[in-house]
Amino acid sequence: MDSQNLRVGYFGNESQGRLLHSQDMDSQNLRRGFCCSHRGWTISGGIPVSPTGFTLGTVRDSLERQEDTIIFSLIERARFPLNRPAYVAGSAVSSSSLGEFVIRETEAVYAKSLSRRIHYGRFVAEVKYRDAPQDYEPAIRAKDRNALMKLLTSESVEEMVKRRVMKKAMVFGQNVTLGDDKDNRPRYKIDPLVVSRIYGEWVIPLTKIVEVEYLLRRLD
Ligand SMILES: O=C(O)C(=O)C[C@]1(C(=O)O)C=C[C@@H](O)C=C1
Repeated sequence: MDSQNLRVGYFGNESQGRLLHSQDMDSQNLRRGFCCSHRGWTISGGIPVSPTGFTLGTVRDSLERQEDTIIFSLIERARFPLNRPAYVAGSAVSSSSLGEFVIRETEAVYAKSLSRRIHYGRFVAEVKYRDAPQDYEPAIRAKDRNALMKLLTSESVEEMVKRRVMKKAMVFGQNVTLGDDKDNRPRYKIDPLVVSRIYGEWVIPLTKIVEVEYLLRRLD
């Protein structure tokens, strides 16, 4: 998965949904991304300007809060795990314009929370750059993607995020019973491990690619 080849289908189904593509991440879009208006951030000369007091901690807090929306969206989406007929043009499910509209709009809502989280990498990258420009500038000038990737990666934070989203999926997605089931094993609306893997294999890597692509243009 490199920046030339960013194709993400919707998770857990077989639709050809296009959540994000490298073309979406050209310099224009990186600078004008829809999340630029996020909570007091403004854009000056193409660079996000943070409200005072914005730190790596507060940016991470935002990523943590966004997890709640994403996990609730995934839980909702998991109600229709494949739903293949819905994605076949002209099928009974999707043939009416209302059917198509509902499917498209519903998927867009699920995709938007993920897309927003991934593009939030721009803000994370900006804060990281400002914290240590002396570390980032040589790699930016050398256009060294690998060095940038190494600089911005924190494996311990990634592990923590994966464990946290798994736990949230358990808490938010646990089926509530009255205790008269034969076995008392908790049942989940979405497999918590799948949520953790979605983060580990898609969300975090894509966020990091956004961070790298943003940093590469930081000194333009
Ligand atoms: O928290 C950070 O430092 C980030 O850059 C965000 C994030 C993530 O996507 O969760 C990405 C890269 C790091 O390795 C750790 C976490």
